[in-house]
Amino acid sequence: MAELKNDRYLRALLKQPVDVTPVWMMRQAGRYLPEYRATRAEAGDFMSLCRNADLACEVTLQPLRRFELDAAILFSDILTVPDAMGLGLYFEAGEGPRFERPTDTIDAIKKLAIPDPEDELGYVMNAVRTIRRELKGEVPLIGFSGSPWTLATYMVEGGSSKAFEKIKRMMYAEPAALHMLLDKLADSVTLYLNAQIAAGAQSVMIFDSWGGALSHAAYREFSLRYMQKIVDGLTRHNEGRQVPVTLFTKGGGLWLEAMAETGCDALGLDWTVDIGDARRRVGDKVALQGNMDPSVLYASPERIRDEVASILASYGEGTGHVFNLGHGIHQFADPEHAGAFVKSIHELSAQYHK
Ligand SMILES: Cc1c2[nH]c(c1CCC(=O)O)Cc1[nH]c(c(CCC(=O)O)c1C)Cc1[nH]c(c(CCC(=O)O)c1C)Cc1[nH]c(c(C)c1CCC(=O)O)C2
Repeated sequence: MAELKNDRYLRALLKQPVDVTPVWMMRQAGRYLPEYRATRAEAGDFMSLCRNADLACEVTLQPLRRFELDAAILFSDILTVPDAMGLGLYFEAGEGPRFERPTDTIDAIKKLAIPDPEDELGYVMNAVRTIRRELKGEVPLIGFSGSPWTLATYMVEGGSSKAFEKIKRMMYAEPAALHMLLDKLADSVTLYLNAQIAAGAQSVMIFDSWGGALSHAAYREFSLRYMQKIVDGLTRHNEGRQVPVTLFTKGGGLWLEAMAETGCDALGLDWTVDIGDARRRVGDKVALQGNMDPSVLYASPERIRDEVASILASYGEGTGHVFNLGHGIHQFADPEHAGAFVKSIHELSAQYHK
């Protein structure tokens, strides 16, 4: 495997010195890029794009050709795991993801099998291997999964949800059923991420996009506990390097200390927290990733640069910061503005790494 040419993303996650602050963007491959829309049209639909290793590789590399990003992220989706468990994922135009067979009863949950990642999810592993080969060691490849709680919200609700009525009813009326589901998901995700690592993912991130919908106590019982189980089961070294693990709970700003206790390497932050405060709270335990509001990309390049400057200043001197957006880049973001964002981070951060 080619020697890694730019490893500042991995180094920052492990709190090793870097020359400038590394940056990548959540959902950096996606609809805001015209070349993504063209490749997706070629593939037919979103899942066909995910299942085709060459096209998934192509869209993974597209943002790297435009911007000086310090990491690539596997092009796939968190919902591939429930799909492999037999739920039948499909995308309804304009409505987001849906499942043909939601798992909203204990009987349905009991029947769920844990997918073999090299079999039912073999297309993801093929994409990882293809992307690693084509990256030629330029930057590291990030693998990812959804958190058990976040995957369970889609599985029980049957798709995207705002109020989480069904899963919250299950959580309080039938907690044993939900725990059985979350436990199966934690095992499935552990196998899935370890297979991504074996296939070549050089760091992994767990997206807990809906953890912020939980109460203070329920977050620990229904989300964090299962992310802990995954962290405990992950392969942490491969190819002679450490494989850093990042946990991202959107809306999880109140729980950073508890998240840092899991033994992960880094926490993703949304834009509701001040990154300097977050740094003081977690101390030396973990690195931080984030946290500009993606909507700032609607502003002028000058305004974007000011926002980047203030986040860098808030984090302050030294390593342990991976710059990112606090959530995915918007579909209508201007690629030129994304370019200005990435450029300003490398230009403005050198002063913090002397
Ligand atoms: C909750 C969640 C999902 N998927 C994901 C999350 C966690 C992150 C988050 O909180 O946003 C994660 C994800 N989804 C996708 C990636 C690819 C890698 C990257 O970041 O570039 C990643 C990391 C591609 C995608 N996944 C999806 C798209 C859009 C598909 C398309 O129409 O081309 C992409 C590029 C589809 C998807 N997948 C999901 C939704 C809600 C949707 C519809 C979104 C929309 O319509 O805007 C579930």
